[in-house]
Amino acid sequence: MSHSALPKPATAHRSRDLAGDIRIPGDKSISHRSFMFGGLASGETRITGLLEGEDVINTGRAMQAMGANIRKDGATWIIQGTGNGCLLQPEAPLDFGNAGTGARLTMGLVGTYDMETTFIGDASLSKRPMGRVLNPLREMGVQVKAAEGDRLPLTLHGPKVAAPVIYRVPMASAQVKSAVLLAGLNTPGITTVIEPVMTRDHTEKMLQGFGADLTVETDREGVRHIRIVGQGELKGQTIDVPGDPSSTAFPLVAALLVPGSDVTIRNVLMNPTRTGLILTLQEMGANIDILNARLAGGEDVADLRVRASELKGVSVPPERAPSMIDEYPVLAVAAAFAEGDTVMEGLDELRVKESDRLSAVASGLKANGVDCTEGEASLVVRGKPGGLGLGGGTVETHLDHRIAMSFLVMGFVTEKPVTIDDSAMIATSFPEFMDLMAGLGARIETVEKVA
Ligand SMILES: O=C(O)C1=C[C@@H](OP(=O)(O)O)[C@@H](O)[C@H](O)C1
Ligand SMILES: C=C(OP(=O)(O)O)C(=O)O
Repeated sequence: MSHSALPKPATAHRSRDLAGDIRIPGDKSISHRSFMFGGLASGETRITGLLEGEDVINTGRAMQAMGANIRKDGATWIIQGTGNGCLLQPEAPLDFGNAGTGARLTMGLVGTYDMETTFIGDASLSKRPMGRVLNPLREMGVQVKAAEGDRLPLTLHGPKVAAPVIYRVPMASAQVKSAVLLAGLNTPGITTVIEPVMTRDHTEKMLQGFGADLTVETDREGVRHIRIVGQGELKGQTIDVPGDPSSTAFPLVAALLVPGSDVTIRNVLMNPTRTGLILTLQEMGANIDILNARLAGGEDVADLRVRASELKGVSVPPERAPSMIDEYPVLAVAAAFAEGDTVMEGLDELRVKESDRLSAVASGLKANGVDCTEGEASLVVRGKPGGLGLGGGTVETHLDHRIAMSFLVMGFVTEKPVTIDDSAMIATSFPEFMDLMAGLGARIETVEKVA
């Protein structure tokens, strides 16, 4: 679904004593993959805890358009998949709305099929680079008809028989890694992805769970070699999606910053490829207790008790970026209230997200009186504990849900309120955000614009 609704501005006000015990909706990365792999596997897949955000729902619609049967019974999503290699040509363009993950992974999934598939998305997705996925697909024999600069809208047509490749991922991107592995599912022989910098490993783990012949070997330099044998059978699975650590970041940072807060967040995915923010906040002095750490469905999961804390600035090592890539906007907000400077480096990938997040964050901070410096791939934030004098600005969100939520969190702490120009995109990843934050005691108001 591409977003055509009118913008919905929102204003966050200084709040006190956030308190409560909450459960975060399902992880977005795992939810996309649950719909994709369930839709492709033979037999039945049952999913609980799925994130019902717009991004994931669009992936479900795409899988339906290619032959998967998807329905919901109570809280359980039930999928009858097509069987590996048996996706059908969709009758209409597949609309991925705002979702890079949905679009790029599906390009891998269907690109090698001898059929035409057209991909479209909203204004944000249509600006994002797709060449990073199209280039390896071209090597496998896929024909691409794309708008200027390998952007959406684009159409893929696979060869009669795709050629396996050995592909070294040139940037730290789980989406690129995943697209090539998924293309390998419909390719005879062994497709190899070489991953010099480890990124989230949900595709590898989940494909193994669905029965794919996939192996991972880490060489002496720490480089991962992921091999998948194509054209094997995938079998339907039962999946319980854990809570999203990227969504958790918003109530977590809010609880750290709003004086007197004490919030418990349940069932959070603690896969080490996703926990860079928690580590960084702990280094800044955050009071986060990791409780009831356990394994659920092959993933590390825990409950987090978060109490208001006085933070100090730190240097975040660039090699940590992949494990907290979507959390930099809200980390920058935390840094705005820390004692001293916080230095963030290795942020090149932030420029190609739903917005240019590096510039959107720096502009939003400056609009609210925070002293910061934006480099080509870095950000330095000079914090002001207590937030006195800060706020009062309006932030341009550029169709980016994480910019929207990050600056609402900021407004719970600043002396003057913070307004965002549009809160509509929050529904792509965290539809419950407003109600959940209000339930903790945060003060937000939204304004519906009338046409
Ligand atoms: O594979 C995934 O599910 C994702 C990978 C990351 O993107 P990149 O692969 O572009 O880093 C991340 O930013 C995105 O939110 C989800
Ligand atoms: C980058 C993100 O998602 P995507 O790439 O799927 O649009 C995100 O959710 O922050």
